[in-house]
Amino acid sequence: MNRVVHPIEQESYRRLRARLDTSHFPPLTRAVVERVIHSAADLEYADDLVMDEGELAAAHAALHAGAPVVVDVEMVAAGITRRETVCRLRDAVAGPGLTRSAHAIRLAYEQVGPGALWVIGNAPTALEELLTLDAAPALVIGLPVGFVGAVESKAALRMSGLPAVSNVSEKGGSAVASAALNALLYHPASHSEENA
Ligand SMILES: C/C1=C2N=C(/C=C3N=C(/C(C)=C4\N[C@@](C)([C@@H]5N=C1[C@](C)(CCC(=O)O)[C@H]5CC(=O)O)[C@@](C)(CC(=O)O)[C@@H]4CCC(=O)O)[C@@](C)(CC(=O)O)[C@@H]\3CCC(=O)O)C(C)(C)[C@@H]/2CCC(=O)O
Repeated sequence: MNRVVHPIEQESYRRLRARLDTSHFPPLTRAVVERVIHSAADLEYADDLVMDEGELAAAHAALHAGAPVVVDVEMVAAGITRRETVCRLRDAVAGPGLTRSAHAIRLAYEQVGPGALWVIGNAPTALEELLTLDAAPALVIGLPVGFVGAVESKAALRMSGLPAVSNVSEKGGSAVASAALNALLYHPASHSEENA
């Protein structure tokens, strides 16, 4: 995607790279790590994020071939400005042992089926629900935040063997999850080293 980069964003990347050497990361990993750090102004993500370059390459191809993008909450959707997303939270209802976020994931899977990219930035229960489905995702960006369930749900994602971007700590959130997806959206299909 050809994108005009705002001067403030250019300056943000310049300062980020002055404080942190990211040149050892492979191209798509570097793009994701840098955009997450850029969105959160938090350099600790460099040692916290977990992903695999081969999985990112396959997901990048699927994304640019038009695979659907599903998000857990509207806040994540709001951060993804250059691609339509599916969010079923407004149609979802909480029930006994079921959050609205988890129900929204079930509804989204009924809508899109297998092969989608899933972006979970808020609700640990949404990520847990996704792991119970046979969703065959192109990628799960699992970066829910919080003290209750976030760490555990992200560990379960890593254990699942699904292609994933996650992190080890309690950190995360809608903005960083959107940023991780945006990194793949903005990165050129040719996998050039230029990513800011
Ligand atoms: C337990 C929940 C947590 N929410 C967090 C942080 C934020 N949530 C915001 C907002 C506006 C929303 N959160 C809901 C997803 C709501 N949050 C929950 C649930 C109660 C359960 C989710 C779970 O445990 O997996 C969840 C309600 C549900 O039934 O699913 C939201 C749907 C609530 C609502 O408005 O009905 C709503 C999402 C709106 C949308 O974007 O579509 C916050 C902005 C704070 C706020 O509530 O005002 C904030 C945003 C953080 C972010 O970056 O995304 C936590 C901290 C993640 C917390 C999970 C665990 C914990 O440690 O407490």
